[in-house]
Amino acid sequence: MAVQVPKSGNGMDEMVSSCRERVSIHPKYLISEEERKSLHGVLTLANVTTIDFEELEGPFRMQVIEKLRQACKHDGYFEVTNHGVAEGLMEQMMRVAEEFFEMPIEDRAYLYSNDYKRRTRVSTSFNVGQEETLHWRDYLRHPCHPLEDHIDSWPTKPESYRRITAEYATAMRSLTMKLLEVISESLGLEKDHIANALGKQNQTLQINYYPPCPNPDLTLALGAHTDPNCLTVVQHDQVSGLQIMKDGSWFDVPALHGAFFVNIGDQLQVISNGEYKSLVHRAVTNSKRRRISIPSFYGPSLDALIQPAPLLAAANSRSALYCPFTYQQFLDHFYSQRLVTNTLERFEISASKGEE
Ligand SMILES: O=C(O)CCC(=O)C(=O)O
Ligand SMILES: [Fe+2]
Repeated sequence: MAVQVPKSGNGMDEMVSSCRERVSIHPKYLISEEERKSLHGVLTLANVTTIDFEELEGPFRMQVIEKLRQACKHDGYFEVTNHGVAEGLMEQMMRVAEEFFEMPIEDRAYLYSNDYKRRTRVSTSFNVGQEETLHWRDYLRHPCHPLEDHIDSWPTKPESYRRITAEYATAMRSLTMKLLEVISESLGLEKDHIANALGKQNQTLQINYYPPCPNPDLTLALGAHTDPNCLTVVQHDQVSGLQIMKDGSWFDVPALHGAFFVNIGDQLQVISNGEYKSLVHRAVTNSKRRRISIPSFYGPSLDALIQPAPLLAAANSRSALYCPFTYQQFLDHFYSQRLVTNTLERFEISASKGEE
């Protein structure tokens, strides 16, 4: 029986997708006692707020925006249906994502890098250099906008990858821009406030690939974290594995069909001056089926100066909770550590400072 041994090399040995047969895992994947306990007694979410995009065009627009506001304020996530991204395109994207991780490892290892500044890369876990415990995940990520600036850096195989992903990324960008508009409106801001606050903006597509794991009780597919970007719009396959933290407990998110799961990231928490909360979430492994998720991360360009919307930080009772920072400063901090849930603390204005 092969043993999965993480080494530092060209990725051929490090990636969890490199072993096709069931393997016993290296101790570097074993989570703490406390995390093991947290895998038990997980509840299933009874209902996830669904935002029907078509309804936003109709007579109930204001009610839908209010529903969205409640979900962003109290949950940090919602589902979106009738979103305008063709189901056939979603399926094609999922299929090519699977093909990418199931083709011979040599065909993707050339993209392997643990350097977060390399924007198109394949990697494993989260931030291999900084982590004591590794996550049972491989991933591909690359920027998508503007397409012509980035498409040449994307994988060359499978042969249909660039064509399908270009179409998918374009559709995801248009959905996300609409989402940012209604989220701005739900905060009482100008429609284009959030999009403008992100400077030249960044759209990154990621494919997470979680092979079956022989020890699901001892490992995590991806540890608890909040997303560093502004808004994440995820396509899931039919294998569940995403869990969210709500009122101090972990909940399974049921697999969705045809809908996208949307969650708030750290930058939206800042722009909304804490009104909307970045979602704490994680992914768990299973021993039977590989799982794939495809998040589209939407966030600021590196030079964008992020700060609470002046309108939301104006009232005395709600002065600015965060000091201004560039997204580059934020990301340098985010990647200087293992995956955590409190990256934003570094940028908080403490209660006493706020009163000065
Ligand atoms: O696989 C999932 O459902 C979660 C992925 C995730 O949280 C991430 O890539 O940031
Ligand atoms: Fe995430």
